Amino acid sequence: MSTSSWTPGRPLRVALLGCGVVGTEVARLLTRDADELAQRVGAPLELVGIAVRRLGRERDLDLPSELFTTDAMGLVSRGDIDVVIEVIGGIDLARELILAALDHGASVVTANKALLAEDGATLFEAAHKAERDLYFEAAVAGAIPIVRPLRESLAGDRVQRVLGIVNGTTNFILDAMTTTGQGFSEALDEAQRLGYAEADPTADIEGFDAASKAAILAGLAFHTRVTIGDVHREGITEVTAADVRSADEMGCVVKLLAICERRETADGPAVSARVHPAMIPVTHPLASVHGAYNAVFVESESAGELMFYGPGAGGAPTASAVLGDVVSVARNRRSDVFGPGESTHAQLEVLEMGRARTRYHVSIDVDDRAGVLASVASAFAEFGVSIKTVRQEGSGSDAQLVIVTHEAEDASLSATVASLRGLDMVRDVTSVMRVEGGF
Ligand SMILES: NC(=O)C1=CN([C@@H]2O[C@H](COP(=O)(O)OP(=O)(O)OC[C@H]3O[C@@H](n4cnc5c(N)ncnc54)[C@H](OP(=O)(O)O)[C@@H]3O)[C@@H](O)[C@H]2O)C=CC1
Ligand SMILES: N[C@@H](CC=O)C(=O)O
Repeated sequence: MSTSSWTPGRPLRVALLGCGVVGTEVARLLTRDADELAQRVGAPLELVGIAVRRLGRERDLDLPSELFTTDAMGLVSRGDIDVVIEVIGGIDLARELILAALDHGASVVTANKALLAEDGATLFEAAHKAERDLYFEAAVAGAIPIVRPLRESLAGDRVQRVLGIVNGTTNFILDAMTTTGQGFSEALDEAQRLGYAEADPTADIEGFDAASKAAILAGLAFHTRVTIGDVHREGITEVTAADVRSADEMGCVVKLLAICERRETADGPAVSARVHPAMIPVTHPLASVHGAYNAVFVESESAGELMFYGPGAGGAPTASAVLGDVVSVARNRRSDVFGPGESTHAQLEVLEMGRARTRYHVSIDVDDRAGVLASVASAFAEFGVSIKTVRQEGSGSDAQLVIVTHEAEDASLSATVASLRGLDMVRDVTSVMRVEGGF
């Protein structure tokens, strides 16, 4: 096997894997801004190959056809590539290609959150062994610099909590439902047309994409390994127009949140990561994140509260983050150094969802009879869930109790809901939504 070693005087050779929504913009910027990038890096970047699935596909790029190949493995294994950019997506092929690239001496830039969240450890270990970079700013929140701030700028602080809107597609849909009353499918179609959604939008609307990002954020924030399997995940497909209205009545909006927390437990520090729809007050900075925009709110011990905001999806914004990484790793290649690797000094316990603590908004259809409030209240009390406010809406067969709790453990709330469902005065628990961000 031959491995690439850069020598002064020659360009840095770049291979691009994937030329879809993101790859097209990366190729465009690499060629359009070649001179500026060369000045920033201190050496020209030469795009030597682009791996795609279909050679015949029409592409909005003015590049020689000889650059394109369907042999991605052949491209990364040439042995003379300095930087490989992986924007193919998916798990197995992307992992094989990244490992081969590192093995052949290239540094790697990837936007592949699904792979990093599933098996980042294998990639980081390979990069460490190869003494090459693995950079992935685009994998979380598109154009927003959040990986580098957590990985480097805040590495001397103790991050306590990361609260993020990290999926543009779902924010676009929830925002449309809230502000224009648009239907779910109509908003999803538009998000797909604009290039925000994943190839299979299930990853977006069922929360898998946000869960991958939550795993990456938690790993970076708390310097421990967190995989997608550790993240509690709920998507937005169950969010109804009634939930959006209830939130509005409470002065809140519904957002799909990724929440990563560090907690002190009796056994020492532990972490948790979860993704679910939640109500947040309109006064919270995350409530004003509209459309496909993302934002990540970080609470840390010394720095206090920080918010990172910007476009979280789409070709050009994501390509901006990719190119930033390309410049960094290319500079490192020139200087024959490599940047920060994985920072996991200890494996902290990852708490299960039942131990997460938050507040809840619970809507209960009840029979409007004497004693109903007392019965419902005692179900909450039985599991130690304290009620903050209760409101009755409607009457007779349309009666509904809307309860907001104080902070409680998720397991206690689940037990309360099961108990409520067993009461003869309760016709149904129609909605349970977590309430985050101060209220
Ligand atoms: N879209 C976005 O807003 C964002 C995407 N990402 C991540 O970036 C990555 C790419 O996403 P996106 O650009 O949207 O995806 P696309 O589906 O638009 O593009 C995928 C590209 O990979 C190529 N490809 C697929 N399979 C192969 C294969 N077997 N061999 C060679 N090439 C192959 C496709 O080729 P062909 O063109 O011939 O079909 C296509 O060019 C994913 O990991 C995604 O999660 C991250 C942040 C934002
Ligand atoms: N599908 C994702 C793209 C970026 O990661 C999103 O909608 O945020």
